[in-house]
Amino acid sequence: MTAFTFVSNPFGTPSTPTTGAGWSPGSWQEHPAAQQPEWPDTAALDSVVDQLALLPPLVSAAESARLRAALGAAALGDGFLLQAGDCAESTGSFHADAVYNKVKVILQMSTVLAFGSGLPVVKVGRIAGQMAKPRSNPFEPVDGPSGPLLLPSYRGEMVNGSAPTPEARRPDPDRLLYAYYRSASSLNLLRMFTADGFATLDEVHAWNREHVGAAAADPRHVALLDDMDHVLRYLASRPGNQPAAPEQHGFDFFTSHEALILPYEQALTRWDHSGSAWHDASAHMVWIGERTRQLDGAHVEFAAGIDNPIGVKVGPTMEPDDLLALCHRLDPTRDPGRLTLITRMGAGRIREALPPLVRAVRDAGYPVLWICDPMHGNTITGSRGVKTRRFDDIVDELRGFIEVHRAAGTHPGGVHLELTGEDVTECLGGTTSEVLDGNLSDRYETACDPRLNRSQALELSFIAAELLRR
Ligand SMILES: O=C[C@H](O)[C@H](O)COP(=O)(O)O
Ligand SMILES: C=C(OP(=O)(O)O)C(=O)O
Ligand SMILES: [Mn+2]
Repeated sequence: MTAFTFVSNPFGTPSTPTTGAGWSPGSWQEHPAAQQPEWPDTAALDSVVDQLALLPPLVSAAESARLRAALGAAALGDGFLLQAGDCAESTGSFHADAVYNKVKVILQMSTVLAFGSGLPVVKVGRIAGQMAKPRSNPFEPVDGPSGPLLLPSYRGEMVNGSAPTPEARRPDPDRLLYAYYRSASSLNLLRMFTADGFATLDEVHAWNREHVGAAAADPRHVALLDDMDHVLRYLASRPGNQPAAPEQHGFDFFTSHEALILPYEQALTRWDHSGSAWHDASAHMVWIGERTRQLDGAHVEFAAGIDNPIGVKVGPTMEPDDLLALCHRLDPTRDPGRLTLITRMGAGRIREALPPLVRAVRDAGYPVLWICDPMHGNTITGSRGVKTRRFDDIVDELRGFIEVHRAAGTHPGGVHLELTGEDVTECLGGTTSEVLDGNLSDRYETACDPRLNRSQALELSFIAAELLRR
């Protein structure tokens, strides 16, 4: 990749760098960068990056700092993170209804989780920027217009198109601009939803009642909602109390995505004068994926210098020493809220793979927030060759995660889910409306990995609430 210049931005640049010797928003270019597209036209890429660097930030450093404080409380045991959304945002995800339904289901889940855990739930979407995908293989077989073809893999709307043609699969730097504007439009809608009030707690509660009112709902989930009824009535009965919630008058809903395409993240990294730090203004929180977390790699170098809350995916091949080295690199001052470890082991492995990592981090004193991604270690191939996940495996990994943390005396601090507010058929199972292998093709709409549908997502929140309550 050719080097490009970091263009100064409307917020100005610092007179002296403060983020460690040699760090700059472009210093990642001196490190090997995994999973980057082979942009065919690097001059066009440079030009797009220059344009992006002059565009307004999408989120402010103060907002990211507010999220970092909330995650800090969660890391110390006083909060629970619900991070959720599409695997890959694509056309359908940008529609107003899709954004609305996603926020709605996340809010519904958060009230159930808050009640179960007795903790404030921090809501973070995989939204308004989640448009770049690392892939297991650079090429994938597809059904082309005249038979099977081997084409470069689809890498998300920020990079190339999903259509089964060589033209669509060619990385196009203009897509970085497209991703920016798409993010801005989703974010604008999110800000509308969250500023003026989306729903009262009573309304969210009524939506949850609709869900458990459906046939086959678990009686324990009905009982949990009955308990919530009592609490809400009690709260409403107290003098001066409204049966409302922050949801009525505005609430915090933060954005996040995998910081994969580094020219994009670099162009949106701005100097924050008030905090005297570099801030990646592409999202409140960004994370480093399982395939790009090499200690000396470009993604870790980039994340080390920005002051956003950072997530790192932790899969089954992670060794305790390597994890400690990552903690030291990304959170050298041991600041709660800075680092979230998102474990994704697989249901069959979590009970063996997670304990040594948790013990090592605990004993070394890093105040990380541990959250469970029960999706990415549980992907299987359905009978018609599509990727799917079993609801029961997802539940089992979450249960294992909580067990491991209980045994270690650490806080099981959140979940990271791929879900949608639509009634898709991408993951198998669930009891309120079970998806069977033969139904997977009914509404299989994901652009990358299989997501929980609305009903499966809600059901999972009830199960999690119950597990956390014990
Ligand atoms: O979302 C995560 C990854 O991009 C995805 O799981 C990779 O999928 P693949 O194995 O089909 O490339
Ligand atoms: C790519 C993803 O996950 P992982 O890096 O854990 O495989 C993802 O979260 O979509
Ligand atoms: Mn995914």
